[in-house]
Order: sequence, then structure tokens, then C-alpha cells
Amino acid sequence: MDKLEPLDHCYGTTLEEIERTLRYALDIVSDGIWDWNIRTNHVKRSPGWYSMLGHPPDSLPEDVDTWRSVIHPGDFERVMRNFQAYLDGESLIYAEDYRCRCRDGSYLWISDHGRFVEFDEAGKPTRMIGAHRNIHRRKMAALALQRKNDELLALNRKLEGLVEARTEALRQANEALARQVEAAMRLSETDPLTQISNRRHFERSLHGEWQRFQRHGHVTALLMFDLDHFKRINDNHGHQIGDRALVAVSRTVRAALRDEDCFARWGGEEFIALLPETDQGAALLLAERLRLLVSQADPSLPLGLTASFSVAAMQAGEGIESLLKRLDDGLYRAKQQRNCIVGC
Ligand SMILES: Nc1nc2c(ncn2[C@@H]2O[C@H](COP(=O)(O)OP(=O)(O)OP(=O)(O)O)[C@@H](O)[C@H]2O)c(=O)[nH]1
Repeated sequence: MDKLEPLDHCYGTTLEEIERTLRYALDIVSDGIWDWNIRTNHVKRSPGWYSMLGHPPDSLPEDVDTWRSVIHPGDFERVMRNFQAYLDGESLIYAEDYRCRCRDGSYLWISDHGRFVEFDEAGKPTRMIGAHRNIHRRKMAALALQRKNDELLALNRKLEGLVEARTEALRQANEALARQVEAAMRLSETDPLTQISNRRHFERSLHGEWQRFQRHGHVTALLMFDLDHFKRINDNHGHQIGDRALVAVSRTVRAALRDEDCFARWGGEEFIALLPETDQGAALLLAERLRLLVSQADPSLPLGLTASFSVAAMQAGEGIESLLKRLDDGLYRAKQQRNCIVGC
């Protein structure tokens, strides 16, 4: 521990003069000073120290217990621990901010600094002097700022939570919307009775496939069929049975086709299939298989079902309208005989 440099060369010659000079200096830089004789345990406190805490000068016992008794219980342990660490030489400085109880019971934040100033021959400290500074306003302002900061942090966390929740709600709403759009899309492309594609969807698929055929020349065929004497079925057995027959035929044919084949209800009791990567020969074989399947579509129906088929493969340089017309003409010819297949 550093010892104080002798002050006699500039502040006086006697010890008393030096002590007085020291007190003046401490009075200027602090609000209260304390001077502890470690050997006797006597503590002398300046008038400023008493007035800072609202006491008349020299009105309290001049010992260490007076100091202990005014420290705020919430600060007591920390202050004692650090003070002891200085006394034990574990800490090089003693400097603590804490609350001191005033005479009226209120507490004042002070900053306390102290150091040993005298030692015996063995180097043991015999005297310690310290200074108190009133830091109440600064400390209160700092605490208020800290509180404000904590409030802002809490608000920020709350806002972050709100934003997160809102983002999640928005994400879920978007997902629900996407599902609705997808369902609406599916609905707009589906025939309500048979649940296979409708004409609108088929035309879009046909357009795409036709463009691919133009670009890459991949063989693609179309197959169209029309149930025979369907009017008689309705007339003889009722519209409901007619509907059941349409559903049964749709299910049977859909199940017999590949996923990539687009199968649609073209109108009334007329159906159409788009068969990518299929040439005329393969499409004719498929039509024959379907012709047999249609007749077995629903054995529980009180009638026999047959259909007339037309098959046409895409041809280079031919437009969609012409292709469909060819298919239509083929079906017209098949209808002259019924329950048969016409390639065109
Ligand atoms: N039950 C039912 N019948 C339908 C539906 N759509 C069309 N039809 C009927 O299908 C029948 C088609 O009759 P037509 O065009 O004369 O043909 P067809 O009786 O099958 O005779 P061909 O085609 O010459 O063999 C009509 O009676 C329509 O009412 C439907 O969704 N449900």
C-alpha cells in the first residue's frame, strides 16, 4: 500500500498544519470525510458528513458501528465484503457506491473512497481516511434511465413477440389461401358429376401437348367415345340411373388410363382422352380395351352399356381444330355402327 508523501515542504511544517491542510483539501473534493484510527477504533467525521445525512455535527457515536448502522440493508453485505477485502490486502482500493440512511429515515446514494494513510513499524495500517460524495441525483437519474431502458427492452420484446405472432398468422392465412386457390382451381377444372376433368381443363392440356408435339414431335394420340343409345337409358330407367352409368364409366376408364393421360367429359355422354407418347396403333389397342371395360363398368346397372370410339394421332402441320374435327368425324362414322372403333 502506498504511503502518503510528506506534505511539510509545501503545506506546513508541523503535523497539525499538515493535517489541517489535508482536511481542507478533502472538504473541497468531497461532501464528508471520515478519519479512522484503527488502533483505537475511533472515527472522526467532518461536519459535512453529518450535514449530508441531516445530523448536527458530532451528534453520533464516533466509532465504526455508526457507519455500519446507516448503510442500507440491501447494500450492507457487499460494502462489508469489499471493505474487508481492502483491510485484508486482497483489494488495492476501497471504493463503493451505496445508500446511507439520513436522519429523517430516507436514504441517500453516496460514493465512498478510502485508503490507509499511516502504518506502524511492522507495516500494519494504523489509520485510514476516506471521503464521501453525495451522488444521489446522478444515481437516481441513472436508475431512472436504467428503468426506462428495461421498460423499452420489455416493450421491444413484446413487440417482437407480436410481430412473430402476426407473421405466423399471416403465414397460416397465406397457406389457407393457397389451399383455397388450389381447391378452387381443381373445382374449376373438374366435372361435378363424374369428378374427372372438364372440357376446359382438357382443352388446356391438349394445347400444351400439341405445342410439345410441334416442338419435339413426340407421338400423341386422342381418343373419343360416346355412349350408345343413352337417351333410351334415361327414358327407360330414369335420369338417376343415367347419372350412375356416367359415373361408373368415368371411374372405370380413368382407372384404366395412366396418370399422365388427361381424361375428360367432353359433353353429355361423350368423353375424350389425351394420350401422350402413344401412337395410333397403341391408341387403337387401348380403345378396344376400353370398349370392353365400358360394357362391364357397373354390373349392378339394369342395362347393357356400349360405346362408340374414334382414335386419331397428332399429325405434323395439323392444327388443333382440324385434329378435333377429324376425331369428331371418326366418331360420327363409328356411330353409324355403334359399339365399334374407328381410326382416323
Ligand atoms: N342422366 C344423364 N343424362 C345425360 C347427361 N348429359 C346428357 N344426358 C343425356 O344423354 C342423352 C344423349 O342423347 P343423344 O344425343 O340422342 O344420344 P344417344 O341417345 O346416346 O344416341 P347415340 O349417341 O346416337 O347412340 C340425352 O338424353 C341427354 O339428356 C347427364 O349428365 N346425365
